[in-house]
Amino acid sequence: MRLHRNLCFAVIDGLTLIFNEGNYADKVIQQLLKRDKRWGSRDRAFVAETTYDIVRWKRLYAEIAEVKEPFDRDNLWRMFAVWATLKGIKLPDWKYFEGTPTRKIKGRFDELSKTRKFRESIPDWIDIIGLEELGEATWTKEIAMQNEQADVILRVNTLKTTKEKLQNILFDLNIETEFIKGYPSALKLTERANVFVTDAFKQGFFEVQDASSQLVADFLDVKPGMKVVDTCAGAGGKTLHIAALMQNKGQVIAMDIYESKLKKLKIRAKRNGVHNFDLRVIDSTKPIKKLHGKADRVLIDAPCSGLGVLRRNPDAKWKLQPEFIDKIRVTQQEVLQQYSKMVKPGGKLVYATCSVLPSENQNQVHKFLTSESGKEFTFVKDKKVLAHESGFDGFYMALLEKSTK
Ligand SMILES: C[S@@+](CC[C@H](N)C(=O)[O-])C[C@H]1O[C@@H](n2cnc3c(N)ncnc32)[C@H](O)[C@@H]1O
Repeated sequence: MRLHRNLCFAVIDGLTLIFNEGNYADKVIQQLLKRDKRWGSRDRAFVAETTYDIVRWKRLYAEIAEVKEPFDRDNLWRMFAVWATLKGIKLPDWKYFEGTPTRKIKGRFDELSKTRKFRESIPDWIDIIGLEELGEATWTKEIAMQNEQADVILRVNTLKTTKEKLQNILFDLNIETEFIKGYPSALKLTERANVFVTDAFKQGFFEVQDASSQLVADFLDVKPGMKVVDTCAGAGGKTLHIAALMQNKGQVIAMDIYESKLKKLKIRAKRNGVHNFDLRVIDSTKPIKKLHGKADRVLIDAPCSGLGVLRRNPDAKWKLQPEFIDKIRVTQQEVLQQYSKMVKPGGKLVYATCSVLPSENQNQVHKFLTSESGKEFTFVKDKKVLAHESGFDGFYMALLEKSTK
């Protein structure tokens, strides 16, 4: 591979914004990709993937390059040189790479790779929490997988098309996909491609949604005609799936504390041809109380650490703080306690997270079930999805049923 100066500059600019200004990697990359209209798909892929790679391996590369935060541009070029060297890319004779100690880089890499927190490039506290909660063997495999690049998975919108038809449409655009056994609405891209520019996307034939995330709506066991409340709907990834499973019949009430997210949901619902939904901002306890005992199904896709989806959000490793996880565990129990009240007798509740930590998952469900408001519920089943076992995002989902009295 030959390095192109303007693309490498874009990467360094992006890293400055992500590491030093605290900007979100996905937003920064979106902006970077708009920089030069002449860039082809390979150029764009280089900028996006290299930036993500260096974000993902920040701690390891900084250790190897012997640089410390806040990084100046020279530091970032040194980290870039580490990335290129470890990838086996020949460094051009630019001034930024003068005196790069290629052999030393490889030696430091081998040495640091003996220690998990350096090898997997994670803060000490994440390594400690993962070890405590999952145990040595599982954590070692899981965090390694969380550092792999995630596949692009589509969820076919069955309100508008079928998996087979969409596969053919994409094939004609040179986008090859395959079915995934056990995931009825999923298509996996065999090679990364920008699917958002296709007409098929604009017409709402699919959404990009990881395979594990697609399991949640199925778990909720919805039927056409039901009243379903999606309590932490965000921009509606799962709301849209639920609506499709309900064949647009019945009602899905999508709630969130942020109106801005629900506005995005509205746009996506229009594209998806979803009509059976209502949006409610949770700005007091009122919208919840109004629905007490009314819903056939309630989904709590709870806010969480996101420690199951680091493949997609590698900068979360650096943004996340232990205090945030402590806080979010409290919120998780609160939403379980409060939102479960919306389930009607005989109805069902799913609690889900995109975390792999038992303290955010089964422990929360156990705590709820042994509390006063949990007494009316029985545990039906749960699913602990680890990325290294499934090949997809880390997720948790539990199905509970409310007694008929
Ligand atoms: C895991 S995300 C939801 C993702 C979304 N369900 C999807 O499938 O795209 C969790 C959501 O919970 C929302 N949230 C945080 N605290 C909340 C609360 N107390 N009540 C309701 N929603 C909350 C966040 O704004 C965020 O959108």
